[in-house]
Amino acid sequence: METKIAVIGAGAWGSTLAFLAKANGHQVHLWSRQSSSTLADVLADVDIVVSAVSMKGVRPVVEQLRGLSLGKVIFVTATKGLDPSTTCTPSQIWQAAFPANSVVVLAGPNLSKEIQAGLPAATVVGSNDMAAAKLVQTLFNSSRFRVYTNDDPLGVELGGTLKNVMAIAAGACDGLQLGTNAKAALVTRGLAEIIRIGNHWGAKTDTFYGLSGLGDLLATCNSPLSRNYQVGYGLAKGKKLTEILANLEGTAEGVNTSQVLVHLANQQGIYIPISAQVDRLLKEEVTPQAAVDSLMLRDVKPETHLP
Ligand SMILES: NC(=O)C1=CN([C@@H]2O[C@H](COP(=O)(O)OP(=O)(O)OC[C@H]3O[C@@H](n4cnc5c(N)ncnc54)[C@H](OP(=O)(O)O)[C@@H]3O)[C@@H](O)[C@H]2O)C=CC1
Ligand SMILES: O=C(CO)COP(=O)(O)O
Repeated sequence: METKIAVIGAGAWGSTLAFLAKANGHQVHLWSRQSSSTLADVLADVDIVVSAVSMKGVRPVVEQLRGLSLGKVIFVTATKGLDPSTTCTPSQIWQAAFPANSVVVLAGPNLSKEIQAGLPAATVVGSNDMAAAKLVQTLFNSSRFRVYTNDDPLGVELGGTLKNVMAIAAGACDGLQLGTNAKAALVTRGLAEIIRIGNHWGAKTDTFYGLSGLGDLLATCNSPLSRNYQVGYGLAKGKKLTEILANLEGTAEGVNTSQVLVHLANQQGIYIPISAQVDRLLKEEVTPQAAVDSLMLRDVKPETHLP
């Protein structure tokens, strides 16, 4: 059955999601700020609203939609970030603005260029409303894009968001040519750090071992296609952050996420040694090699995701 879908944000990810839904036979309208039609016109008659704007676009878009009567529309959020002013996740912002509507989080190891090239990928749709998650699963699932459901939307969203910080660290690790052992240690302890944060904020451990956690961590920590990885790599090669961002194709959400995360973790007493070094590196408070030394020279401890 054809479903009417609006995709907000015609960047790399919004365009890819629109392409996948269209290929499944749905009626898709892709909207961006450059579109000639208004957001109100585009959303007049749709069943599903997919938001694929970068974090800085979420609040402005939500504000534009707030006054509209959208009926029983399901919101799907694909943004991976944390709001600097409120520290909320994108789905929390959508749910607070539209408390009567279902919100579904979509996240996974989904480098858009690979998907656009027709390579197979898998993702997760997480929601407190399993019927909504199952519907969204059918809209996007295909022979090239396998979609799983999950009942822990916060865990799905935090996996995709927090791995961006680790991808910056991984890019720096490769830029410094620290080798495969170091990268494996970084990714493994990075996952422990993500689980520690996620558990503190109410997400399930299991979710982080899935596609939106470990899966996306592996993809972005190992691929030069990841913009976050490119940021870390460039810093390790001695480039300035401003120069890297000016030449970057699209958004590296980990830059903003690490700031919000460090602020929250300091307030709440969450131990985040890797993210803290990434944040210091981004602020040019530490060199890449000094960040590695700080991590290696910490007090020894048992292997657990607990502090
Ligand atoms: N690319 C990828 O492989 C994947 C990306 N993601 C996530 O999806 C999100 C978008 O990423 P991506 O598409 O790559 O980023 P891009 O930089 O390619 O696109 C960003 C999009 O956000 C929109 N936007 C930014 N600010 C505003 C605003 N104030 N109002 C309205 N729209 C705004 C831009 O609109 P405009 O064009 O008008 O500037 C553009 O459509 C990020 O959170 C990213 O982490 C998730 C999975 C995969
Ligand atoms: O989230 C992504 C893949 O799942 C895209 O990663 P980057 O934003 O680092 O390019």
